[in-house]
Amino acid sequence: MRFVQIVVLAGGTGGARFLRGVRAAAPDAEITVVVNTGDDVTLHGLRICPDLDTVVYTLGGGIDEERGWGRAGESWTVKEELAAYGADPDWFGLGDRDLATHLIRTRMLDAGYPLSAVTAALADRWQPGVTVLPMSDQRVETHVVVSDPETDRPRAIHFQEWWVRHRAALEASAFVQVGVDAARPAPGVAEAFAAADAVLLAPSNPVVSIGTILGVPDLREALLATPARIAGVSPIVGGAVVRGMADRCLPVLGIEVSAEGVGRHYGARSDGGLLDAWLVAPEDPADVPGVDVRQVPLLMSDPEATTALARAALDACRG
Ligand SMILES: O=c1nc2n(C[C@H](O)[C@H](O)[C@H](O)CO)c3cc(O)ccc3cc-2c(=O)[nH]1
Repeated sequence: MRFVQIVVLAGGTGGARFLRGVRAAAPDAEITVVVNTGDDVTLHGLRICPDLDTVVYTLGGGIDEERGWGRAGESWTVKEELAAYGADPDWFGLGDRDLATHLIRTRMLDAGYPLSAVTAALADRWQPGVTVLPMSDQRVETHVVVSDPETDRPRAIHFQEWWVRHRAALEASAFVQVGVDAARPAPGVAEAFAAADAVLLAPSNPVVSIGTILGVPDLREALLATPARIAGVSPIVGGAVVRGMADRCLPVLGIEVSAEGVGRHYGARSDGGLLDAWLVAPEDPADVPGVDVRQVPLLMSDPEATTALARAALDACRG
């Protein structure tokens, strides 16, 4: 069976790299990616959508491969000039090339275009080879409840401040998706699930990436109504996160930092959960009741390994 319509749920770097594999594994398929926008933030008056940009830059060949975010061949003149003015925040780096993306996005949003239309316009330059949809056109921002070191009282800070400024080192007690109650799936999201013959959960952060997407009202229901099988890829390999800081997020929701823990958190579709199949690394045997657990190499160490992983995930959607 050849897949015609594939939908992938993804966050930033890990999701974007996985998508390269999906594109290579199914070159003739129509691939739609539903991207987390809970990391989005407004800084220096500009709307920044890190995960959308990471997906588009990665698939369009513009990403800085080493950092996994922002543009290759970047320069930092504006950042240095902002620092010379003492402009806050000084902990978030916007490169000169990257700034053009945020300027265009902000101008289009201010002119009244929805984020989905802005994203399509930006993607037009990069030709990522997949349809890139934000999870929602409504603004949703993840905030993290931490204990204020000065007052010892709980305080919510923007996810980016927690992640980038504090490197997720401040103990978190909760994640709050500000605005999510008023959000709806972006145009095309429910339609993509309905038309899909394979749905994949990328090895992205289960809490602040995949979890945030699934928190959009009606989105989870639309996903579960898909006629396709749903296969997830564990972001945990050898009992540890491959990239990022999911190990700082999972315990906040009481999820064990293991392939089994994340698989059980997503749960079996036959039992009201999400998964028909769950891909774990050979070194991470996992018992997830009601789910077809498959052990395959998960490290996306080169294009061949990444394509093989995507192929295994698609195979798992064949049943
Ligand atoms: O660690 C950092 N991550 C930066 N990121 C990455 C990003 O904020 C996070 O890694 C994700 O939101 C988590 O997925 C950026 C992403 C962009 O699209 C644009 C600018 C930045 C800037 C930084 C930064 O200064 N430091």
